[in-house]
This record gives sequence, structure tokens and C-alpha cells, in this order.
Amino acid sequence: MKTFNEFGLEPKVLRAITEMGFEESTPIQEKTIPLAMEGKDLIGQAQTGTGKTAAFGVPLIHKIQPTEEKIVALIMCPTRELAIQVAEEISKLGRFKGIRSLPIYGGQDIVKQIRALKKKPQIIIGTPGRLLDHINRKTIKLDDVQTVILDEADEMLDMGFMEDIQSILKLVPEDRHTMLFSATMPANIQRLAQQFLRNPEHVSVIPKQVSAPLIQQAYIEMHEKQKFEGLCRLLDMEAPELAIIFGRTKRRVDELSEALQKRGYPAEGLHGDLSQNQRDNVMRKFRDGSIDVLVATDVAARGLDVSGVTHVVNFDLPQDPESYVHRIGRTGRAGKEGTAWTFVTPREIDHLHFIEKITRHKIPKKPLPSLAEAIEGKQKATAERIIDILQNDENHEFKGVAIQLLEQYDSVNLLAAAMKLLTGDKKEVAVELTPEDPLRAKKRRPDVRSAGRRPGGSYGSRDGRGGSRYGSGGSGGSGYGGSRPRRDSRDGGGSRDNRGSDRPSGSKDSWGYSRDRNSTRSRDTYE
Ligand SMILES: Nc1ncnc2c1ncn2[C@@H]1O[C@H](COP(=O)(O)OP(=O)(O)OP(=O)(O)O)[C@@H](O)[C@H]1O
Ligand SMILES: [Mg+2]
Repeated sequence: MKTFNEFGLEPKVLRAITEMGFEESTPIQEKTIPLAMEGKDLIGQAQTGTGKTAAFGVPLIHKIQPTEEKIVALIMCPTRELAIQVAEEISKLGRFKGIRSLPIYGGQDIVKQIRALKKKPQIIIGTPGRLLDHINRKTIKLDDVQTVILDEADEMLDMGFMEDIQSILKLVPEDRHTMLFSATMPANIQRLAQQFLRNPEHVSVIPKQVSAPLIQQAYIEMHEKQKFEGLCRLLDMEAPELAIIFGRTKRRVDELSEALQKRGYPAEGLHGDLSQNQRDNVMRKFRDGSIDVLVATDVAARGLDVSGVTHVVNFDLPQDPESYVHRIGRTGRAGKEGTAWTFVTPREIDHLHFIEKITRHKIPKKPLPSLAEAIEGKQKATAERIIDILQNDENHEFKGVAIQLLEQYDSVNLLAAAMKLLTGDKKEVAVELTPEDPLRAKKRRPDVRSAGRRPGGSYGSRDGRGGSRYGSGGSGGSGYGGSRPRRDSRDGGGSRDNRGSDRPSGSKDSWGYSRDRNSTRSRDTYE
């Protein structure tokens, strides 16, 4: 691999890269940085966690001049958390050069954003809904934008965002430099992308297998009712450093995070119905390790880079193969190993095989961890915690009382009692989750396509204030119909709950399957 010195980058950019701890470039960086520096339009595809952000960030920072007093680059991301994260990386890269960048996303005080915009950032990293708000208020002008980047491009050009992206790109000068990035790039989306790109180069460093190779994958077959106990056993057995558990719906995420807390796991939920403050708090706690378990909808599936995530669990099977690839890609990043478990109910096995087929990776089956394995794992983790304290914390204040106790009791019994307390067994706490319907392959209905319009067409839905991203739609095409029956809001959640989301169209993609847009793919209110 090339070192960053070999790209002809200016010293201030190199210094930032070194400070970030990057030595060699990753394959996608090696391929795209020179092309991007030449100003070539491109589609960059590489596995999750392989440094696509710097692949576009480095050449962008290299190109922009700090003296510029207008917005010259626009990066668009599908979720608020991702916009924040990408903005952070861009700001690190631009720090010595004095490049000003600003994240712009829904849920944040717009007045505050307007104030920050007055400082004349050169790069805006935003979610489409809020960007449009600013464009309409004339607080953001795109007339001078020279570079546009779509991170998670397949998601951004998919039905939910397409209209917004089109409206935004219409306002950017045509002779711009455009780059699209994602780990997945279905052919129909690539075709769509052509309209935004000029003679693009398709840079793909995807080997045979789409999912990242450092992720050990497995599935466990179990009934819906066994899932929660199964998850607790798995968490006990594996003792993750940090884990992300994906649930299908917002309700699921709420119930599951609460249930885990009841059982003594430091868990919190993330989904689009939370306030931005709540979302920020949950992410901050997860990043700093004050919680070990993040329970999330697909809002956390794309792009998020949290170091220390050793495990991903698909508590519910994802709807799309892409979603599977991105979800499990939250672990096994930047050369680290990770483990991904997927829970599959007997009726969903066909759907799992479909995901295997599309991602070209056979997922091995593992048994449900036994109670003995769970206990053993938990005990081992507790022992490790004790040893860790023993080795790192010399002067703790419990020594006096420890000496007293040891004079009165047997040392083994004493330690065993302390460990029992530490292990915090709360198995007796009863929890109940509302069952989810199984996902399964089923015959499609005949082609009944209709336009996918957002109800009301208001931008409000983008900020999680209600309204599904996708209006009513139909299914189209033939072949695989990986959908469940359409789910309506059974718990009064209405369209705020993503379970009613419909996505029209059903064209074949590069992986040779029909994307069923009438599916109830686990969509969240992304911005
Ligand atoms: N050249 C490099 N050397 C070492 N670490 C790197 C390098 N480039 C990026 N990284 C680190 O690798 C991690 C993953 O990078 P990044 O988030 O850009 O991946 P990605 O390809 O965008 O993944 P995803 O498809 O999930 O969005 C980050 O923590 C980043 O700081
Ligand atoms: Mg990324």
C-alpha cells in the first residue's frame, strides 16, 4: 500500500493525516485519491470500515483554499449521526490548513445553524431535508459549490432521498466534481447515478465477498419467543466490549433496550422518534463506553464508526441484503476483527438464504448458547474485570475492609460472594417483548406500481415529526419478493413508526434480485 506521502498532498494535509494515526492508505484511498485530485467523477465502492471517508475527505481538503469565503463543497449523508461523524473527520483533516466545515442536520436548532453559517464554512456536511430547509430560507446558497459527495450513495439515490437529492443537485453548477461512495452499489442505483456524474470512473475494491472479511458471521435459529433469552445468553457468553443490537422497528428498539436494562445490561436505544438531544446523548454514551450496548433501528446501520464495537447482533433479520452488509459492518473496522450474530426464526430461513446468496457468503449456523456457556462467559468476564482492577488500580479504598473480612471468612467463599454480586444476575426479572412478524420470501402480487410520494409532501417528516418517508406504493417486478405482508400501525404508532413504510419500484439490480419496494424494510425517520 502507498503511504500518504506518495500522493503529492500538501504538508498541512499530511500532518493532519499523521496526527489521525494513518500511516498507509487503504486500497480505496490508494485508488480514489489520485483520481479525485485530478477532478475525476467517480463511484467508489469498498467494504465497510475501509476508510471511504478519508478517500473523499483527503482530496477535498487538499483542493480547498482556506481563503475561500463561500460554500465550495457539499457532502450529503443519510443520517444525522453520520453527518456529525463525517463532519468530525473532515474537520480533523482540515485542521492545519484552516478549512472550515459545518454539519447541517435536522433536529438541531436552525437559528444556531444560521449563526454558524455566518462564519463562512467552505464545506457543508448535511442531511438532505435540513439542507433543503436552508436552501429555501436562502441561508445556504449552492451557486459556488464545486464538489459534491454522496456518502452512502446507494441509500441517498434510493427512493427515500432521491427527490431531495435531485432538488439539491439542480442548484449546484453543472461543471461540478461529483463523487459517490458506498460499500454496496446495486446496478439499478448505478444506472440512476449516471445522471449526476460525468464520465465517471467506477472504482471498486470489492472482492468476491461484499461484507467485510474480518467479521466472523453466524446465525442462530430460534423462535421469536426465545430471542430475548437467547440475546442475554449471547451477551453473557461473548462479553462484548461494545455491541450494537439491531431491531426491526422503533417499538422493538424501545422494548428491547428497556428489557436489557431491567436485566442489568447497560443498554440504550437509538431511533428516529427520539429527540436530537436524546440521540446525541445515546451516541455520546456509547462512544465513551458509559453504555456497552446500543439497541438501534437501521438508523445506525450505515457509516457509523465507533471504535471498540466487537459485536453486532441482528435481533431481527434485516429486510435487504444491503442492510445486512451495512449493519454487520459496524464491527470489523479498520483492520480489527468483529463478530456478527443473526437471529433467524424458522419461517425466515429462506430469507436468510437469500441474503447469503446475494452477499455471496455462507453464514454458518450455530446453536443457541447454553445456560452453562452463558454462566461461564459471565464469570470469566467478571474475573477479568477484577484482575483488571487489580493490575491497574493500586490504591483503592477497599483494602481495609478486605483485610477485616479476610480475618473473619474463608478467602475463596469471600471472593465467590463478591463475584456473584458483581456479576449482577438479574435472570429472575421477567420481561416481555411484543412479537414481530417473520420476514419471509413469498410470491409477489402482480405488478401494481404507483408513485412513491410522501404524504402531505411536507418536510416535517424528515425531522421525525411524523409522516412516513415513503408514501403509498406498490410492489413491482417479478422474482424474489422478500416482503412480509404490509404492516400497518397496530399500536397507534401511525406513520411515525417505520413499519408502514412502502417503497415503490422493483427493478433488478447487479446482485440479480428484485428490490421489493413494497417491503417493510426497516426504515427509520432518518433525519
Ligand atoms: N489509512 C488509514 N489507516 C488507518 N486507519 C484508517 C485509515 N483510513 C481510515 N481509517 C480509519 O478506519 C475507520 C473506518 O473508516 P470509515 O468510517 O471511513 O470507513 P468506511 O469505508 O466509510 O465504512 P462504511 O462503509 O461503514 O461507511 C475509521 O476509524 C478511520 O479513522
Ligand atoms: Mg463511510
